[in-house]
Amino acid sequence: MSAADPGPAIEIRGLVTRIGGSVIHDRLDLTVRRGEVLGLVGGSGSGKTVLLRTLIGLLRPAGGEVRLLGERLGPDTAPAGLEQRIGVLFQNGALYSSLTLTENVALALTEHARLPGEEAERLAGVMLALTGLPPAAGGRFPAELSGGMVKRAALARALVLCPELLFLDEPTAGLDPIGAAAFDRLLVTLRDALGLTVFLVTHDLDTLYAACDRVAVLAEQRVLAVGTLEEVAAVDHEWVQAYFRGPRGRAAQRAAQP
Ligand SMILES: Nc1ncnc2c1ncn2[C@@H]1O[C@H](COP(=O)(O)OP(=O)(O)OP(=O)(O)O)[C@@H](O)[C@H]1O
Repeated sequence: MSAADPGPAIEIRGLVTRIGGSVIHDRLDLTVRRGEVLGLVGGSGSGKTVLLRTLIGLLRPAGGEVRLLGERLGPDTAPAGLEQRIGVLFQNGALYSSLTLTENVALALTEHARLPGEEAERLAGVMLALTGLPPAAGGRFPAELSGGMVKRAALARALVLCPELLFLDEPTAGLDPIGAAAFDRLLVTLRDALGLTVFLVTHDLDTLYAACDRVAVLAEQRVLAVGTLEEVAAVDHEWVQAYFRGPRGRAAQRAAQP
């Protein structure tokens, strides 16, 4: 790595994770390049969410090495300041139900950036607009909004501290196909505008085609394949072939063709 090259956004070498007595990942390697959208796919229970939770520091690895933005994750705590350089969108949005959307987004600013309330709310409004929400949505509570709007607000909160690296767990789960497609487009627009690196866990083949630069397949406790969609779809493995060459995979491929 030269002085001008900041290195990969995520570098995982020999990662071992265990939950209870079970090994979930065994000597897993993966590199996520700066500025790319990498989609992680794999069968149910293959360990996608456990990997994401390990990367954001919620689970402690049993072995191996993880570097985020060049910083080595320690056994106990994330390096100082790292948590403000990453944003996370959890599957259900994880917004506070007793706060309005604006208050939810502003909270990240008052807590982490120590902005005064009024300024934080102004900036929160800008971020909610950037994710495509109408001005009136800011004063509403999560329960008053559609799933798609809640996702957008959660994305606004994940982005409000201007992270370099964004983690998304099943961002389009629960959205109707039109809402999901709009969310995929939003993701690409924001990545281009903000220069983000995005690591997303998904089952959604349309998201892979519409939003991801590369795809990694998790199977047999490791990353079995990583590359462009075409490269990965050509891998001779039962799950890969069933996923990409099954009826849904073929439909997503057709839909993505110009
Ligand atoms: N808190 C937990 N306690 C016990 N086992 C767990 C826990 N969390 C995950 N596991 C186990 O770890 C394995 C991987 O789970 P994980 O949630 O990462 O799978 P996944 O690939 O995200 O699945 P899905 O696509 O269904 O969401 C599974 O066997 C799961 O049962």
